[in-house]
Amino acid sequence: MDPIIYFVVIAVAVAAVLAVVLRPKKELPPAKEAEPLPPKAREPKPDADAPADDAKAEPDAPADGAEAKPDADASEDQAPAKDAPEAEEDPAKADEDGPDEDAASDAPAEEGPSDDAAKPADADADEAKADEAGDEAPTEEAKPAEPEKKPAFPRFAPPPTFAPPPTFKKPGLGKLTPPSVAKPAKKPEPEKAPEPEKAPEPEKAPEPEKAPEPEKAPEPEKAPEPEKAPEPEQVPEPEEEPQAKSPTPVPMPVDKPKVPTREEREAAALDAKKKQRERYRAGLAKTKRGFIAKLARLFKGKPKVSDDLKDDIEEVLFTADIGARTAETLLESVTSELDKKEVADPDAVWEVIRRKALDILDIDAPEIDYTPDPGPYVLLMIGVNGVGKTTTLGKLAARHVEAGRKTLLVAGDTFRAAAGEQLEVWARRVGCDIHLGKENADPSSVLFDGITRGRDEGYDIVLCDTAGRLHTRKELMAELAKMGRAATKALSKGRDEVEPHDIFLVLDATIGQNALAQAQMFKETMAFSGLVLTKLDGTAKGGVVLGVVDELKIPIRYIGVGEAVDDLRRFDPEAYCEVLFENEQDDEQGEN
Ligand SMILES: Nc1nc2c(ncn2[C@@H]2O[C@H](COP(=O)(O)OP(=O)(O)OP(=O)(O)O)[C@@H](O)[C@H]2O)c(=O)[nH]1
Repeated sequence: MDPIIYFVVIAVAVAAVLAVVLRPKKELPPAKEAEPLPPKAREPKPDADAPADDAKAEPDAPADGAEAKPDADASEDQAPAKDAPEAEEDPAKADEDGPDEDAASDAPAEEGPSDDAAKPADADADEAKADEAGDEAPTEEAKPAEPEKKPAFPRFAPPPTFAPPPTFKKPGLGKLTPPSVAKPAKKPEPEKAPEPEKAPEPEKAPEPEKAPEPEKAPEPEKAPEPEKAPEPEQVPEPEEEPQAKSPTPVPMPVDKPKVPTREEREAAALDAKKKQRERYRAGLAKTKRGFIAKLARLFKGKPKVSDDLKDDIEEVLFTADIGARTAETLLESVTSELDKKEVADPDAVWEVIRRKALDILDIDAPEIDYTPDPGPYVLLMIGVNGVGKTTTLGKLAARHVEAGRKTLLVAGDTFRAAAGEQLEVWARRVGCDIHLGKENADPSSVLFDGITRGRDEGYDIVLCDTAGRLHTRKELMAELAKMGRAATKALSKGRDEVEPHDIFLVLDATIGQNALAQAQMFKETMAFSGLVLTKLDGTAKGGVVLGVVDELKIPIRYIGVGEAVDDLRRFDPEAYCEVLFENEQDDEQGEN
């Protein structure tokens, strides 16, 4: 062959080969023309109806990019829009992403272009950004190449970040079920980043403002209950303490009296003396209106004492309740005074009588020792019925208790049923103990037991009551003697003989001269150590005091001037005489 022809043939052959080789590439364009397929792809996605419409509304979105999709809802709408362009891409995704997407991509896979066309797109996709892929999907025609890149992103996007489709379930994405939809939807998730814009929710922070609830803390403030502690704070008591402390200076006043010792003592003594005089004056008021008043009238207004006056004085004294002997003693004193001066001064005579009376009463009587050794101090109260023995014991008990002495009353009057109860009332009133014997028990045994108890229980004072009895009844006086022995026996048990420390004979002043008779009879049976003149407040026969003391030479320890607990007074001869012979005697009619 001609070489030229040979080369021509070869050239033709080469050209033919090239033509063959190049032919497929030139056919690709027509494949794109098959793009009308996408609409079919939409058909298989009936549920995406709404989305399809939305996709049409989003045409502008691609230009704006991912940022153009703010809301989650928008992302949902975008999903369907992407479906259209992705119809061609889905096939590739189906291969890589898995079966779930097959359902949605079946149509496009079969009708779509060849895998080759998709692959190059994947290669580009590797360099592309997931966000851009999602956003660019809708504008396929304007940017044909881009739609190929988009399919690439969905590959990467899905696995890591978009897995949580649940986020889309809310809006009804369930309807968008198609996997492809899920993919684009995932992209919006990153857009969910705007969620932080939901920051407005943080505005709900106001709820934290509800923090005021913590203000409920005030409830803890209710802790004020613990504030009940305030009660301790009411310790205003402690506040009072400071005040109480102020009284501590109380010792000050105690010291003060010590400072002005003499003056204040003298003042106090005068005050006490004044009060005592008032007591005596009240108690002897009736007596003063008796024989004393008569004597006063004899001397009042008389320039000198005449013989007739001497006769009048004698008459008054002997008719008084002072007793004949005592009346004689007083009259002798007055007469001797008048005889010395011959010219008597009535006031002087009156002073002679007063001084002599004081001499009679002021006998030697030692102070009573209430803390004898051996103790306790034991007192027996004796006398006729109703003179005031029980009452006087109660008054005495009150004085001892007030003095801080442990006092025991012994109900030795077992004869009168109410006597024990009466003494019990006094015990409760003054706050001391009482020893009661059995009813109708031997009074001597009751005294023995009572005194023994007083010794055993360490009492300071044991005051024994006895039944009243007529001084004319020998058996009763014998019983009284027996009681005295029982008391001595109880006090002496286990040690040297000790007699009762005191036995007081109680005399009712209202009986006048008979009181003296009683005292003389009792003295024959029992050696009493002291006298108590009761009811002086109710009689004008107070002069009996002079007669009793002058006859018996026994001191009067107490006088009763009333029924109250403090109406028992220590007998003070000077006070008695001072009040009885006061010059300011009125001329009232006296009583005998
Ligand atoms: N006005 C006045 N009444 C007194 C005084 N002392 C006692 N009385 C009253 O005299 C009455 C008799 O007193 P009592 O203490 O029961 O006499 P009593 O000696 O214990 O009597 P008997 O147990 O029966 O022996 C009571 O009503 C006493 O209130 C006094 O000093 N003045």
